Amino acid sequence: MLNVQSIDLYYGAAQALRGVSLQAEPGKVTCVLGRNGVGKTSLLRAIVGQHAVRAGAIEWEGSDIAGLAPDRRARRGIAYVPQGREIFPLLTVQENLETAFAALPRRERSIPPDVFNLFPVLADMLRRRGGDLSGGQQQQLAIGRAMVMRPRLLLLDEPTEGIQPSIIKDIGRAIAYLRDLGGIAIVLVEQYLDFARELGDHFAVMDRGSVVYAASRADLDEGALRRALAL
Ligand SMILES: Nc1ncnc2c1ncn2[C@@H]1O[C@H](COP(=O)(O)OP(=O)(O)OP(=O)(O)O)[C@@H](O)[C@H]1O
Repeated sequence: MLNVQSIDLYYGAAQALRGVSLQAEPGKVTCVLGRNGVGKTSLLRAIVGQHAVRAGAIEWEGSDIAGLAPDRRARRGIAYVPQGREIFPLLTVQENLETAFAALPRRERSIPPDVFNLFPVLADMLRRRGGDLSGGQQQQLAIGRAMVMRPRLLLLDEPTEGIQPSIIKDIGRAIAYLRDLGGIAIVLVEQYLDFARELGDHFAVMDRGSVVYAASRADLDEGALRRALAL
């Protein structure tokens, strides 16, 4: 269980997160919605440890990880698929996947077969350079690389951004598969509302650094959600 409690994050004097709280539980997808620049990426960066929080707590599996370095968080099963994918362009697909080994004990350093079951194109392109893949293929590679870590918390930042519809479907299927495994808590940052609505169990809408609307699927008020997004 992830329990982000009332975190504040600053870039210099500019406050990007204001008392943000968010939960994510295994087997469920928590969607974070909101326009550009409202703090969604900052929230993920705080959870993975790429930027320190100035106040609040980030509890993961019962302990506060807010003071841990990013590599220590990765070793605790937290994987991040960043916006823009951050594939290594000069490394092959296989080498890109293997970069995730750094977070694993030696005996667990293998690529799980479900990476290739979900994204067969990666198996066909193992020796190609990451930079030669299309945007959609790179997104699949970024998700595959996160899966190599056998995460228990998976954070995805706008995985549909700039991706063609057929690959968006594959990515949606992959997220649903990972959710249904039951052991992974997923946080999905998304601008594409229909995609989020299909996958989400919980929803949080952000505006100017704060969560302005939160609901579970069962008590989601579509009108309130859309109003919050239009703020
Ligand atoms: N490295 C940084 N230095 C200074 N300000 C930053 C930095 N990164 C983000 N910001 C600012 O913090 C605010 C939140 O940005 P953030 O990227 O978290 O938003 P976002 O909701 O993820 O938007 P997008 O979808 O465009 O990435 C914005 O005002 C942004 O300009």
